[in-house]
Order: sequence, then C-alpha cells, then structure tokens
Amino acid sequence: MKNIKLNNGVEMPILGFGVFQMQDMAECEQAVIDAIETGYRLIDTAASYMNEQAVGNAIKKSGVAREELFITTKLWVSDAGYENTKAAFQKSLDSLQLDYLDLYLIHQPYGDIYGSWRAMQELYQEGKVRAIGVSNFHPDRVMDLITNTGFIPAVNQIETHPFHQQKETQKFLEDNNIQIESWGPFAEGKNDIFKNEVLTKIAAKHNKSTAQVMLRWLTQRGVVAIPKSVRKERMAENFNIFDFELPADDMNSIQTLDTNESLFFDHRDPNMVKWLSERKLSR
Ligand SMILES: NC(=O)C1=CN([C@@H]2O[C@H](COP(=O)(O)OP(=O)(O)OC[C@H]3O[C@@H](n4cnc5c(N)ncnc54)[C@H](OP(=O)(O)O)[C@@H]3O)[C@@H](O)[C@H]2O)C=CC1
Ligand SMILES: O=C1CO[C@H](CO)[C@@H](O)[C@@H]1O
Repeated sequence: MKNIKLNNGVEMPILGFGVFQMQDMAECEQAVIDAIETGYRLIDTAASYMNEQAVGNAIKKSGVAREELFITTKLWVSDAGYENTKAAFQKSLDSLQLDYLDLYLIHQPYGDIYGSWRAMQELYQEGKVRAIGVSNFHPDRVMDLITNTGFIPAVNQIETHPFHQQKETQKFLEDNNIQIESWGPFAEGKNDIFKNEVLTKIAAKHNKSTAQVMLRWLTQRGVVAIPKSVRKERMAENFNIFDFELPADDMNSIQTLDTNESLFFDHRDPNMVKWLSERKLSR
C-alpha cells in the first residue's frame, strides 16, 4: 500500500474505504471488518452517515493496531461553529470508540466554518486529531478559509471521477500544498460508468476491471481514493490496483471523458438551501 505525505508530514494511505449509504449497522460493521481484513487501512465515515458506532465496533473487532489505521470522519453543517464543533468532535470520537482521529473534515462549506476551523485547530494542537481538512470546498472557499485564518487544510475531499475530473481544482490544491481526495470514485455507478466504452477497452488491455482502471487512474494522478462496497470480492478487486500502470495514452483517453460537471450536486444550486435544511443532525 502506497502512502502519501500530507502538508504536516502525516502519512495517509492513497487508497481507502468509504462507508456512505451503509445505514444497516450490522452490514456496515461487517463491511469494515472485511475491508480491514482485505488490507484497507483508511476508513472514511461522517457524522451524517449515522454509522460511526458500527465503524468503531469493526475497528475494535478487527484486531489491527490503532496506529496502523487511518480514520477519517466529518463535521456536519448543523454542527458548525466553535462550541458545536468541539461537542460534535467528542460525540464522533465516542461513537467511534477512539481517543484520537487521523483526519477531521468540515463536510460542507456552510455555516460558521471559521468557528469550526478555530475549534479544529485547537483539537489538532491538543493532539486529538492528526490532520484537519475540508470537503466540497471550491477553490474560492479554500482561499477564503486560508486568507481568513492563516491555517492551510491538509486535505480537500471532493467529487472526482472520470466524468468529473477536477483537473483545475487539483492544480489549485497542489499549488497550495493541499491533498486532493476523491469521493464517488465510480460516480456511484451513474451514467453506466462501469460499462463505459473507453474504460472497458483500457481494462481489457490490462486484464483488469473498469473499477480497477478508475482507481488506478485516480491514484496515479496523486488523488486519494475511497471506494465503497459491501461485497468482499469487490473490496479485494478495488484494492488490487498496485500491480499495473496506465501508460500516457490510456491516461489521455480517460481525460476525454471529462464533462467538467458534477453528477451529484452543485453547491451553488439554490435547492441546496432546502436540501441542507432537511439534513439536520440531532445532538
Ligand atoms: N465528502 C462527501 O461529500 C462525500 C463523501 N463520500 C465518501 O466517498 C466514498 C465513496 O463514494 P460513494 O458515494 O460511496 O460511491 P462510489 O463511487 O464508491 O460507488 C459505490 C457504488 O459502486 C459499487 N461498486 C463498488 N465496487 C464495485 C466494483 N468493483 N464493480 C462494480 N460496482 C462496484 C457499489 O456497490 P456495492 O456496495 O453493492 O458493491 C456502490 O453501488 C463514500 O463511501 C464516502 O465515504 C461520498 C459522497 C460524498
Ligand atoms: O458525504 C456525503 C454523501 O453524499 C451526500 C449527498 O447525497 C452528502 O450528504 C454528503 O456530502
């Protein structure tokens, strides 16, 4: 497993495991146990996924030493602000049954993110979290956060897959020494991505699946990827991407699939106000 180095020197696996849409606690717990057994060391959850407890149970049962794992969770919008962030962090830590986190992200760029960021810097300085970052922040919001606080996020987790490649954003993040992390590396299967003709041809050439090609393409570009699956055979498939390399012509062919548009939500869409108001977490 390859690790990358964050801007504070902390090492993070380039490939991890995501647990969004695993609402069934038993299923989530088993999936995380299976993922760790497969070899994944980075687990990506969020308070809003409502499964931190199951992830924590799985970590305990896995038998893998805590320091070998890299655990990420995220602060939800309704917990924004200094005091709320401190309380939400402790709640997440308790649910995960951990005494420190590896990465804590502001999940969405809404609410009092400056208060949140101040609280997160303190948690970082107290050693309760090894790195702090953001998610779904457009470059202008990243710039705003940095210029207002002077503290550079370690990571920005954003939608990144062959149909939405985020090349300009990646350059902006790299220029500012911020690690890009892909959510939805398979676009959740939308637009028949697993059967895409360009990807299928490349996959056949390398005797790999289209899923493996997508993950190889991301990680070869220096993007951290966190695919989700509840099936153990797919976890193994998605993990098995370090024994081949995509040559420049394949990388260039995949570039042609970019639509430069989100397949999920545009954060500047006015419907986001309603969407967010329907997703309040109870503390
Ligand atoms: N910060 C943010 O705002 C967001 C963060 N995330 C994070 O990113 C992670 C990954 O993104 P996610 O939204 O889950 O979507 P993904 O792009 O990882 O796609 C997951 C889907 O692909 C299927 N799948 C997985 N592996 C294969 C395979 N080898 N062949 C065929 N199908 C496969 C899964 O089905 P099955 O499970 O049945 O195998 C599931 O339906 C999340 O779990 C979460 O941790 C996600 C969304 C937003
Ligand atoms: O992590 C996430 C998963 O996707 C959701 C959108 O459907 C968001 O809540 C969130 O950003």
